[in-house]
Amino acid sequence: MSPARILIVTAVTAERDAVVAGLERNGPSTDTGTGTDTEVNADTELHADTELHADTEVIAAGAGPAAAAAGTATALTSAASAGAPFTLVVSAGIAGGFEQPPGTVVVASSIVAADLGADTSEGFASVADLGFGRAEHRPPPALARDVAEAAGAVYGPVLTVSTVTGTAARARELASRHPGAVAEAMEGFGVAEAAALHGVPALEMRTVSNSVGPRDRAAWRIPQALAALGTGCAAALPVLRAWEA
Ligand SMILES: O=C(O)c1cccc(C(=O)CC[C@H]2O[C@@H](n3cnc4c(=O)[nH]cnc43)[C@H](O)[C@@H]2O)c1
Repeated sequence: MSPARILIVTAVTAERDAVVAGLERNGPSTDTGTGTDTEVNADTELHADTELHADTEVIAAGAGPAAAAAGTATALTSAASAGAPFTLVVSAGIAGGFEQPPGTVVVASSIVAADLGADTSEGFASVADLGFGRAEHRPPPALARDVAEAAGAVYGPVLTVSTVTGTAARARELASRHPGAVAEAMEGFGVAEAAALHGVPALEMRTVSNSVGPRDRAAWRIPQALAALGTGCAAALPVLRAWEA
């Protein structure tokens, strides 16, 4: 059995560096007994002259679903063209939490485009409601659950938004439209769309830096969330590497 080749997509370099630091810190424990040591390849630029011998690559593709989709698609195409395609993609980073305190790790049971659609007099209609697209991707459930368990994560829907929620009213609206949602971030759906185009499964792992609700940037606990992100990704890596479609 050959280990999965994993592409981890973050938005910003601070997230990418936190993931790489976590994976490197926990490197020895990531050996799954296949005789292959984990090598982590941190790409500094999407088109960097990347050596694709490593089984795990971590990129910072930019903030928002469009940058995430473009960066993910580019990385997947480059790897496939080089004869070493990725077999799993993970959207990773910090997030706003619905009821989850800072530092909580969350793993998506579904990756939901929460503001892609149309406003109507009857309320929001998603692209799926409108009949011209999909509004949700579902990661392989057994894998996502195993990853959540390994990382001690809360498991539930993670929303992708293009605008960070900044009021209590908007937070209530999203929560009522997506019961059980555990977090919102800005890239997961874009990463999953690109992965789906390549026929590669996608997961999303987030760590909570702030609450979804009234904007209070001073209350964001970014160092705590970044530390949890490294630890969570390191705990997940053996499960990811052992996965076979
Ligand atoms: O200022 C910093 O040092 C810093 C370090 C790491 C990350 C950041 C970001 O601003 C990341 C933006 C990224 O975070 C996600 N995010 C976090 N909280 C929320 C939220 O409440 N709603 C939506 N997205 C959130 C998102 O994926 C952004 O791309 C800054």
